[in-house]
Amino acid sequence: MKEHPVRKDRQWIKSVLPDPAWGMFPDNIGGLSDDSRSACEGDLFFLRHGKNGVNWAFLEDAIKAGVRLVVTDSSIRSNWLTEAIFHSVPVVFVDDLLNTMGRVASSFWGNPSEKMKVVAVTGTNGKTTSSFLTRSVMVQSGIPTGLIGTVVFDIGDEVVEATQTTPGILDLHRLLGEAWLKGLRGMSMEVSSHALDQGRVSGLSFSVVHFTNLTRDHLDYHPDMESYYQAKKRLFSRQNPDGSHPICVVNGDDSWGKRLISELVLEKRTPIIIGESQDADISPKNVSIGIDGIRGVIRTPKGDLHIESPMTGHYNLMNIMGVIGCSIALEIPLDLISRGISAQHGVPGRFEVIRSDRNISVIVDYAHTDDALENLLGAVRPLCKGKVITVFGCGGDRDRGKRPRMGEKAGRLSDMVMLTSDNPRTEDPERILDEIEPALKGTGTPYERIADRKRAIFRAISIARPGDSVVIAGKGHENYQILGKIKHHFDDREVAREALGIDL
Ligand SMILES: CC(=O)N[C@H]1[C@@H](OP(=O)(O)OP(=O)(O)OC[C@H]2O[C@@H](n3ccc(=O)[nH]c3=O)[C@H](O)[C@@H]2O)O[C@H](CO)[C@@H](O)[C@@H]1O[C@H](C)C(=O)N[C@@H](C)C(=O)N[C@H](CCC(=O)O)C(=O)O
Ligand SMILES: Nc1ncnc2c1ncn2[C@@H]1O[C@H](COP(=O)(O)OP(=O)(O)OP(=O)(O)O)[C@@H](O)[C@H]1O
Repeated sequence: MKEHPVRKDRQWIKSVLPDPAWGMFPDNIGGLSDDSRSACEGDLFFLRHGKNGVNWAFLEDAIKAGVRLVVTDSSIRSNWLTEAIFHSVPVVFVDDLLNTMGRVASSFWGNPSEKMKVVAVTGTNGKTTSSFLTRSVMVQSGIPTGLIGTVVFDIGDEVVEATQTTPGILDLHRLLGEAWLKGLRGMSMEVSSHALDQGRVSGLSFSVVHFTNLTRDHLDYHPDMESYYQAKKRLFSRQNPDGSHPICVVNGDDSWGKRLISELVLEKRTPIIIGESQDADISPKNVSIGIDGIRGVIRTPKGDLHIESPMTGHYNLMNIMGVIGCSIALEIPLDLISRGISAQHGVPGRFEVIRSDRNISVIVDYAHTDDALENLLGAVRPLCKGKVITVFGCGGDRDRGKRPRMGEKAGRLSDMVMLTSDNPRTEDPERILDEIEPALKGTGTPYERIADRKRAIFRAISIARPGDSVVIAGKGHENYQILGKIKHHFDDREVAREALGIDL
């Protein structure tokens, strides 16, 4: 049985759940699970609907694994109950399973998010960057803070590669619970639209929520931009379990951000607005963006704030201003905010420069939306003395609508393009390139089409001349490429070093 530091006896179970429809509460619960593959003896098992309904075999497997209590949705009543009775496992029915899961999981771990400062960021781009920066500021201000997002789940002495941007509801509560037990008092986390749509943050309490921007992405999952926006909006309209609302920080320069602000104001909420305009609560006063980073003065409601960051590009200025908003919401003094921003030297796979003695800049970046690609190439152009050579592709089994858009942006903003594969997944790599190519061709920019990503990177670096920049976009920190259903080891940074002749 899984060890749990907090005793979860019958009294506790009775306090969080209605009586079982059949059987009696067990004496104690060892852990929580909602997946038969990881269910353990002594667990409380949540039986959930999947996209194909309820799979009774999962329940059977969970019972075989020794789960002690089953909690499920009232709508799931069927002859499987006989199965549970046969195996003598008590069953509890609830009307809102996700809400119950959130409450039970939070309570199981001692309601960590209610005791910690939890800052959540959402938006199409900038979540990872903002979450790293926010953590840095929180740490500088003396709050030991963890990180949950696309790159890593970092809870003190335990840093694991992220499996998802926002983990499943039970993992999320567990990570917070373990973080609290390890002495962390803050968490900086990314919340994806998938997570919001699927209620993965149910039961969590947030101190501050931050909206970066919304541009086209994930329309393989959300039917349209309106649904995508509504999913994101949930983070701002939801209440914490105690009925309070988190403080909202919103990018007022983004058109969807503007809409969010007006809807929040109608709900009598007062978001902290960031943006270029002096009407924003947080705006640049005198800022320069150069090859060596961003420095200058930001206007804030608490006075002028000096910033000096090694990160570059206008979009990172927007990320920094959002993080300043979150930090002010947490009442962190300006000098510590400034220190935290300077201390964050970069984020893995985000504008990561591969240095060599070849006098060409190789930049690896996670940009995989047309907006991110446009911002990235816009940031590289003024820093580059020579030509901009862009290597990029688009993921398979994902939003196909962004393919021509990325092709057009790459062509229009580069001097040369290597059209290649991203993560083709189960799609034919050549068919993906077919869907990108016409828009790229339409820009008139020279390009080569090389589906093999390693060959494409080698080719781009081989044609680069001193002063040129090679931008390798799309995979950033990822150390794999998904071909079919298999993940193969692949790291743009390693391949670039190999092509540059740098010892690995
Ligand atoms: C499309 C999608 O988001 N699917 C999520 C969804 O899956 P689903 O509805 O199909 O559920 P299911 O797999 O049928 O399972 C239903 C229930 O049966 C359980 N189960 C399932 C299999 C089994 O053998 N035994 C078993 O008990 C499952 O644990 C679950 O409780 O619910 C599952 C349980 O929470 C998630 O793991 C799963 O995320 C998948 C794996 C995923 O990674 N989705 C991606 C698209 C995603 O969420 N991405 C965003 C980031 C996007 C970005 O910004 O790039 C993220 O936050 O990572
Ligand atoms: N505020 C921003 N606006 C537009 N583009 C941005 C912004 N911040 C970062 N980017 C670009 O988007 C890429 C991804 O950035 P980041 O990882 O911070 O975003 P993300 O929201 O976490 O992305 P994902 O959801 O795909 O993990 C960066 O590599 C950069 O090219």
